[in-house]
Amino acid sequence: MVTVRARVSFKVGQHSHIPAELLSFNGFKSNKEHVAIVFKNADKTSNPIVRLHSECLTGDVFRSSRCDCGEQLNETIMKMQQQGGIILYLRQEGRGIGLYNKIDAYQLQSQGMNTYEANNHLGFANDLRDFTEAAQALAALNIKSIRLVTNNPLKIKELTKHGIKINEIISTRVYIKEDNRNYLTAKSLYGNHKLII
Ligand SMILES: Nc1nc2c(ncn2[C@@H]2O[C@H](COP(=O)(O)OP(=O)(O)OP(=O)(O)O)[C@@H](O)[C@H]2O)c(=O)[nH]1
Ligand SMILES: [Zn+2]
Repeated sequence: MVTVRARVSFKVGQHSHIPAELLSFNGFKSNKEHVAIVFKNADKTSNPIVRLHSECLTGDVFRSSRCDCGEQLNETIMKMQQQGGIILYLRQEGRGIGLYNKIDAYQLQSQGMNTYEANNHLGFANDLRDFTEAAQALAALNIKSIRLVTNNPLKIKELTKHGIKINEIISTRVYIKEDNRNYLTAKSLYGNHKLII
C-alpha cells in the first residue's frame, strides 16, 4: 500500500514566491521517487485539478528547444497558484525509457526519425509509462475524483482503469518552437494526443 511519507512546505516558481507543499511517498513497487506538489491544500478538496507530469530533465530544467514540457510545467504552476491543484511529478523520463535512451532517441530524431520511430528503432515501445503508481499516489491522498490537465488520452484511460474518476479534462497549451514542431506533430498524428497545432 502506498502512503504519504513526508509533507513539507516550500515556495516554487521563477521567483520562489508561490506557496506549495512537497510530498514524498512510501511503497511504490518501482522504487521510483515520484513526488506530489500540492497547491492551496487541494488534496483536502473534493474535485481537485491534477496534472500528471512525466519527468523531462531537458525540458523542465533546461527549457530545451526539443519539447514543451518546461512551458507546460510552468503553465500548470501558474494555474495552480490561482486555483489550487496537485502536480504528480512522475519519474518516468523519456516516456519511461530513461534519460540516456532519450538522448539516443534524439540522435536518431536528428537524423530524420520521428519520436516514435526513434523509440522503436532502439527496441522500445512508443510509450513505456505506467500510471498505476500515479493512481496509487492519488489514493494515498484519499483522492477519488479529479479534473485532469492533459491532452493525452492515455493518461485518461489509465487513471480511469485504476479507479480514479475524471470529471473534467482541462487541456494544456501547446508551445511551438522551431525545433519541436516535428515532435509535436508526431504526437498529434501518431500518438493520439489532442493537440491544436
Ligand atoms: N522517448 C522520448 N521521450 C520524450 C521525447 N520528448 C519528450 N519526451 C518525454 O515525454 C514525456 C512528456 O510527458 P508529459 O509532460 O507527462 O506529457 P504528455 O504525455 O505529452 O501528455 P500531456 O499531458 O498532454 O502533456 C516526458 O517524460 C519527456 O521526457 C522524445 O523525443 N522521446
Ligand atoms: Zn520534454
